[in-house]
Amino acid sequence: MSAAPTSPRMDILRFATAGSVDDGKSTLIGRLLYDSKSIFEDQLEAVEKTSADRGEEYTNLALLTDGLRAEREQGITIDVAYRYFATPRRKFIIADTPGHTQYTRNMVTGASTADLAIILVDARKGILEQSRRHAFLTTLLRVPHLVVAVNKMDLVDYSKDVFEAIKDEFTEFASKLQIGDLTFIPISALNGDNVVERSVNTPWYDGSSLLHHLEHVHIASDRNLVDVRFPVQYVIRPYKSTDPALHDYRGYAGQVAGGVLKPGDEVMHLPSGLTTTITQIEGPNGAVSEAYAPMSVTLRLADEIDISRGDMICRPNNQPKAVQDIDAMVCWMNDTRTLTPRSKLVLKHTTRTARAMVKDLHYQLDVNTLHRNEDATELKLNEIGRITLRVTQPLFVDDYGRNRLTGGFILIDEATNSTVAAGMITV
Ligand SMILES: Nc1nc2c(ncn2[C@@H]2O[C@H](COP(=O)(O)OP(=O)(O)OP(=O)(O)O)[C@@H](O)[C@H]2O)c(=O)[nH]1
Repeated sequence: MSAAPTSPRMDILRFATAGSVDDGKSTLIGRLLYDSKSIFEDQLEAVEKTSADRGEEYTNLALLTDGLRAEREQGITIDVAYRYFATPRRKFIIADTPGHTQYTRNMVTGASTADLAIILVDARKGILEQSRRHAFLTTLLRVPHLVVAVNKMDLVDYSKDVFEAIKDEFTEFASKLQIGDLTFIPISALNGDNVVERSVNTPWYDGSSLLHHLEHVHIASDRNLVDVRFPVQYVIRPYKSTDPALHDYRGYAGQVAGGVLKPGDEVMHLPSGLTTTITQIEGPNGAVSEAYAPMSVTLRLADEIDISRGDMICRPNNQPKAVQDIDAMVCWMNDTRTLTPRSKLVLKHTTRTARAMVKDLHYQLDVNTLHRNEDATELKLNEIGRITLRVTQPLFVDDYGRNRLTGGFILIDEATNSTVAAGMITV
């Protein structure tokens, strides 16, 4: 199956940036927006003026990012700001996760849907504990592509040796993790070296610029096109319509979470186990000949089956696991309560919501040393651990490593309605 270029996501790359405080994330994002001409004249003028007022020699591009960030953060509790820019080749969505506070929670939020993560390393400081933590979280969240951008190369005289030493140290650490695709790029976000154009200051570097890499990294095959998974979001039944043509209409709307669906395919409904055939697939602009993740479509089926929100449509010979005891790695994201055995929570998995109870906390994982603390009795804010949950009704799941959509979930505190954890299922 070759993915058609008409996919709504085919030309979109989602990426997350991670780095310690002052590694240069804001400057880098500003530079990408500026050099790809994605900022508006008035914003640029404001930034130029503020830089001049502050007596800064250069136009401080970080002001651009920080300004946007401040705007976004007003009145909202999520700390991840999303930014958009485009080049003729691709559209980009950046999840900008501030490095200073709540790093783990923010990074989990930002990276969970990312195709690629950029870890910024200050060339003068080399690999820090934070860099290792970011790399570990990237692999835990199965971000398929990782770029280590060694920034501030201008402050180390564009030294090849400095770059190579950082590359070697990181590669050694990375060998303990499962990183699919790892790229190192020496940059200066401030001066723009190797950000959009290859730099004359690094003649020893024969790779591509960061933007070129972002534009060309191959993401189409990262998606699961094998296991058909269609969690039903809405049942469309305009039975009250006076239009006789619509009287018998029944459609199942949702977002494809895996595989490829085509009219004529035999499909199975879960939990009933009944099989039927797809008669038509409707996209936003009418009938389509196939659908794959992450397209939002409406399926029409040959037989009348009792299907509701939260149900799953798959292929008869390739089904997700139906489980009520769920083993998962979770990242706890709440500062007012902790996760403890017997905690009662609401679990949201694809379009299904169920009540859940923590049966077991097996261990808490130290993200810096990868040490497992089996004596842990709770998970606090930003802590990661392996747990078993018991849910009140079966969920149709896949291993997170096989499908991030059907393998991921969130936990919600019923009293406050806030998201308290993100989880990755192991089956
Ligand atoms: N010399 C030099 N300075 C840089 C470079 N990139 C960033 N800086 C400087 O490093 C400082 C921190 O940069 P920021 O972009 O604000 O850092 P940040 O990582 O976004 O920091 P937070 O937003 O606080 O997380 C600023 O003074 C930048 O001008 C670079 O490539 N070379």
